[in-house]
Amino acid sequence: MASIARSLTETRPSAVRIAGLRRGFDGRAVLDGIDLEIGQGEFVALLGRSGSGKSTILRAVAGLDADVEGRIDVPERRSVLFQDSRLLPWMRVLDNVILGLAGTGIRDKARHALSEVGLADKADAWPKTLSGGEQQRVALARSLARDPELLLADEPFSALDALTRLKMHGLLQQLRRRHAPAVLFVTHDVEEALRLADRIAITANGRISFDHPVGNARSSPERLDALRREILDRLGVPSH
Ligand SMILES: Nc1ncnc2c1ncn2[C@@H]1O[C@H](COP(=O)(O)OP(=O)(O)OP(=O)(O)O)[C@@H](O)[C@H]1O
Repeated sequence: MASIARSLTETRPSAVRIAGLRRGFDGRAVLDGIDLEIGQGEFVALLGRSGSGKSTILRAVAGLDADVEGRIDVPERRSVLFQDSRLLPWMRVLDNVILGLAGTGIRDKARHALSEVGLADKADAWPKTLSGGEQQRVALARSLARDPELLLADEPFSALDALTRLKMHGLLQQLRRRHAPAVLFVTHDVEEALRLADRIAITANGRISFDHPVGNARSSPERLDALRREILDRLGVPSH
């Protein structure tokens, strides 16, 4: 199975190459040799039991953890989306999106990004006047305004209600078609991973224990169900 996943990434140039990634805390190895490649424009969902090191991988790839060993090749233009929007409450929505942008025309870029997430009319609003879903849409706009080659997301929709989450999935897929960043998306939600990802990887015992493409499975309910069962089984969740 790993070879199928590998051949898929080989068809496009890599955006991310992680090799032999190691990280320990208090003498305990949390990451014990993570190898993972993500092709340009490819969406990889990272699943795994709680505490298996998903966020640690994401933080390392984002460049937020200096104490990792191993090799990480990533593009310079990358954005990170967290579970909470991390908007600055003392800045209006537009200024939050502008934050971190550089160069000319940043106001226009930020306004455009807000219109892409359907929030052009909220540019002058304060973050606290927005719903949770709207705040996450602003965070998405802020991420995409930088036109990242890599989008890193750590359970970005898990705090939203089911309907809003579904809407966010639609929006993300739409924006993905337009911006085509590579995506590394940490989630607990198997259905979310099956819906959004090109590939699903699972972390266990400090390694990637499973790495499988989703694309073909989505065209057949039986194959999708088989993949769902295999993933749930690997996560230790009874599937029926
Ligand atoms: N700064 C830290 N100091 C000490 N231990 C840490 C630190 N960060 C993470 N860990 C430990 O590393 C392990 C992996 O944590 P991580 O947050 O990467 O897991 P996760 O798979 O993202 O979990 P979850 O699904 O619950 O969010 C956990 O046992 C955690 O306690």
